[in-house]
Amino acid sequence: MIAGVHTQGEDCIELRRLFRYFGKTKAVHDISFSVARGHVFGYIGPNGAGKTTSMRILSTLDLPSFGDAFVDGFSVVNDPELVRRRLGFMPDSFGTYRDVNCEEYLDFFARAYGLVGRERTERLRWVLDFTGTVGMKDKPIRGLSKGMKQRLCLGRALVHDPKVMILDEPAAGLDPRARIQLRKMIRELADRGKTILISSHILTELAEMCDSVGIIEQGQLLATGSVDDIQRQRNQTRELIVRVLDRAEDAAAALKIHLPTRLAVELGTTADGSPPAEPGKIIVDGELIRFEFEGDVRDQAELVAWMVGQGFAIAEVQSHKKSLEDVFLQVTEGLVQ
Ligand SMILES: Nc1ncnc2c1ncn2[C@@H]1O[C@H](COP(=O)(O)OP(=O)(O)OP(=O)(O)O)[C@@H](O)[C@H]1O
Repeated sequence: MIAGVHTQGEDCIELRRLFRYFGKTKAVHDISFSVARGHVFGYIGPNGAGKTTSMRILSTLDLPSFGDAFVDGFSVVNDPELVRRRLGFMPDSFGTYRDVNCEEYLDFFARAYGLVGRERTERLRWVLDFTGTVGMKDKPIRGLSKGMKQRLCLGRALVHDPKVMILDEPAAGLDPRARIQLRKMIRELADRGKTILISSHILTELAEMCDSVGIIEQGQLLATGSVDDIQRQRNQTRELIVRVLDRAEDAAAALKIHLPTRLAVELGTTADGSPPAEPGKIIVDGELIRFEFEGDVRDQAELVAWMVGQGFAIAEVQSHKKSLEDVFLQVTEGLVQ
């Protein structure tokens, strides 16, 4: 066993009762969570929530006031050197390397990590290829677009083939195409076994690429788990939209009696373009019946079978889960900044 290794389990990132105070500011206040090997964890919070502070501690650029964090089992407090070798950090700002070209930039970091000879050449070639920057390698950094700079910055974090990657707002300022490309690269890195912690304000972006998320506000972790877990923890419902070929009002009235605990208590009717169903309402909109439903997929199947048994001709059923954005708004609601 290697001296200093704290955990041998499947968790590759662990924050354990982490605190960081700046004077009276509680930037990070008693945060604990872990990220399993090969998973992507989304760290979500508004401005000033404490994301960058936690990421800087994980990356050994700052120390906690109390508590500890572990990367691949090594403590950021006791074994920062060992942590650095296993970790690639992509900061939220690029830094001042305007006059070097892309290849020189990556080469500088490869040398800083002690890569030599053929290993360095091959690694640089792989990074340029993976990040799609081969065609840019001779270009000075000052001439690069924001998207290309972000790719290069990701390349820099990858140059020593780290097990863990910490990406601070990598999608900020990117156009939609560049965001999609970045998302693909991050998923591919996770599929290759890298453990990734990524922060963002772009919540819907994270929903698609993350295995789990943590929602942080005012230095405190308010919720953690998969988006589905958090929805369940918050006892959230889904919206069901049922299209019936006729007698929509009758179907809604029957539903109201059949499922009193699972859905609405009040019947409402809206015109076209109406907002989503509010909790506690069944909305009839032409052929569509919309309502919030607390059951799981089996309950949903039973409900559809029951409606068919009642003689209603169901043409279509859609189930809409709450988006990560909805979850975020619900979880952070009520905390004064
Ligand atoms: N070096 C510092 N000195 C004093 N206060 C700091 C320092 N670094 C961060 N803070 C404060 O700690 C709190 C958390 O900041 P942090 O940068 O971690 O938030 P964040 O979630 O990354 O925000 P953003 O999304 O805006 O980057 C803020 O109130 C910030 O002003």
